[in-house]
Amino acid sequence: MPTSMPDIAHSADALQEGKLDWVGMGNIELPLLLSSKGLNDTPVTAKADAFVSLDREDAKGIHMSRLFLALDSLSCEQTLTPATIRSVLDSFITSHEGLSHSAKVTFHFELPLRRASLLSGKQGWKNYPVMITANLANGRFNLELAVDVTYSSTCPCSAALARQLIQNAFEEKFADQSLDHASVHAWLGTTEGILATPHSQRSVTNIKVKLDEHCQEFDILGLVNMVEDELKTPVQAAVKREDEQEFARLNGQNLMFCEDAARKLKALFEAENYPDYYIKINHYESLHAHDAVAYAVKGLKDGYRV
Ligand SMILES: Nc1nc2c(ncn2[C@@H]2O[C@H](COP(=O)(O)OP(=O)(O)OP(=O)(O)O)[C@@H](O)[C@H]2O)c(=O)[nH]1
Repeated sequence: MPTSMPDIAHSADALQEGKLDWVGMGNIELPLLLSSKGLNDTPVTAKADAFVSLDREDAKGIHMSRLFLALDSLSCEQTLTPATIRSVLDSFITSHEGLSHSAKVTFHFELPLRRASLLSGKQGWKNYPVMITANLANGRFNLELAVDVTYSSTCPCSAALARQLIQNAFEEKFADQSLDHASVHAWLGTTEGILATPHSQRSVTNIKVKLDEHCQEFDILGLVNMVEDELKTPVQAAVKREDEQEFARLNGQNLMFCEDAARKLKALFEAENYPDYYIKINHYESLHAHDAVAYAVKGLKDGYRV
């Protein structure tokens, strides 16, 4: 007569009694089919973190396989949408009847998006790090979308200092001469003329937006487009020389301290009326060995903190 297997999580007493905020698994490998506005359903390779609260003080443990198998069904049978995430969290809680009142899940993945070049009409892929976090507690569903957008920032102070050097060089070159249009024009096209350029650097904004709890559809493309249109100088995918020249113009016409970038996005997100938002600006300075950093949040009492 086969004996039944011991079920420690079910039968054993807790070594030490007490509630736990979250118990579960981290870094679960999970292929998903993402559904997001403006995109074909996109296969992504995600890492998932899955948790329930342990509210019964004398319970030995949760049932991890139940969380794992609920995520496996999401991966194999459904697309990733706000509704399917909510139903996964529902199943986390119902599969832990009497043990858990709350559940949360996080999906981290890279989303490949087709990006158009500035002028040449070419296209190329760019990957965007995305994190979707959801939790369900006492019937309240919270959903958050986080994305990183990489761009170029050119320093306004450095640009002013470079312009001064160019003016000084002009004085030196053409002092006490009648100005000949052609020779000035030629001089401006030389490194002797434009003898200084401002420093610019690759920069990343980490963005988190709280989505409405009745949100039906992710719009990751819309969020990325809105941020890149506002910053004007996202790093490029396909670049021909005409694109590179336009990129140089955009950098020259959109000089940005980290404060400027943060204020631009704060104003944008205020206008978009997100329930809450978090912005971190990282300028990985080419002038310094350290970064220039700025933060902005909506400032709600129970909202994002910096
Ligand atoms: N709760 C908990 N389980 C763990 C941990 N480490 C490993 N496990 C194992 O997770 C496995 C899955 O637990 P359960 O989901 O309860 O597995 P099960 O009893 O076969 O499934 P059910 O019949 O649905 O309860 C068990 O074999 C546990 O030993 C841990 O730190 N905490």
